[in-house]
Amino acid sequence: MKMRDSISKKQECKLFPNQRIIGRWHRHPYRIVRELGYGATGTVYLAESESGPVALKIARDSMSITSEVNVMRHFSKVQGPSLGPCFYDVDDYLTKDAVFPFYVMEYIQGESFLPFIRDRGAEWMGVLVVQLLNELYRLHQIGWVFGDLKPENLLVADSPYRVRWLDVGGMTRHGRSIKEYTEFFDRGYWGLGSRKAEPGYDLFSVSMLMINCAYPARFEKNGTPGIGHLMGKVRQKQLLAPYEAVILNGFQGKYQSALAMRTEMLNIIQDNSFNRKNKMNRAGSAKVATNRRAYRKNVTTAKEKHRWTGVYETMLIGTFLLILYILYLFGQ
Ligand SMILES: Nc1ncnc2c1ncn2[C@@H]1O[C@H](COP(=O)(O)OP(=O)(O)OP(=O)(O)O)[C@@H](O)[C@H]1O
Repeated sequence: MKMRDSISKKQECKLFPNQRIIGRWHRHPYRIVRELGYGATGTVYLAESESGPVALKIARDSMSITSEVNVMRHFSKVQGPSLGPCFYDVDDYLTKDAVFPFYVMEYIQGESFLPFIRDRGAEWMGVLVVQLLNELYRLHQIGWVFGDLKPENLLVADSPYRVRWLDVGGMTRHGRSIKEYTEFFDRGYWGLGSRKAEPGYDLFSVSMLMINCAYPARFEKNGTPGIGHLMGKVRQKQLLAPYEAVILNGFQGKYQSALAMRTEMLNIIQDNSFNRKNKMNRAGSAKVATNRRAYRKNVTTAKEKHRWTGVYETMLIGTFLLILYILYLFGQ
């Protein structure tokens, strides 16, 4: 089992832009474009293959990526289109002094999860979590648990916006001990459950994922683990207010499945947008009423003005006629 909060890793095989590497066994050539990131097991590069861009992960030792390769192969066979990257190739890269195993997968072009929500608006959190729960449900149905669910392992791909997951290293079969986890998202760390792989483990992490959207810098346990501390944090953030009940149920393992959590999230999103629409309609009606009042006032003022103008005109004509009459009398 690996705990994933603090990764300090010496890069054992550094590849450079434009470097060409050829697999020792399958002889597929790849041209390195740039580094995408690195984790505990290896470094991931964007590379150009014979059939387009790919993500190439090169490892320190074969053991570390064997399990990732096995999981990716498994999902390529059983799952059809999934949130994870498709698996393409596994091979060794031979240098003068060493052999580095690597594997090649679909390059997922997208934005990081937290910055996406920060830049596009809070309502995206609900939408992306609903998508994620849908895919988690499919994963759980075939007997697997994601395990190391966190924003770093998610990307939001473009047109249409769709959440995808990256790191399959934490995927664990139901009933086993979670393979990899990150403290903040781990119910064991918060004293709220075991590290046994079951759907509830991932759903707890989904609740923490929402909290992470409101607390991008995360926070620590503060000595007293427990639901009170976490829910206190939830109540301090406006972003989380509509989802408070769902987050709590996720913590307490109340959902039978990811689908049940998804349904509740969807209801909240729909209610929220309905309320927002109503509010907008109410604001619209208030505006219409204000306009009507202003219109009436204008009409009344105009009428008053008109009346006074009439009186003034009558008096003027009357005076004029009177002067004419006096002149006539003088003439006589
Ligand atoms: N298929 C992919 N498409 C696009 N980017 C990717 C892909 N796979 C990984 N990345 C990028 O590379 C980074 C590192 O990936 P990696 O899987 O090594 O991360 P990790 O989960 O921290 O690693 P590890 O499992 O080795 O500890 C990711 O955070 C992501 O930005």
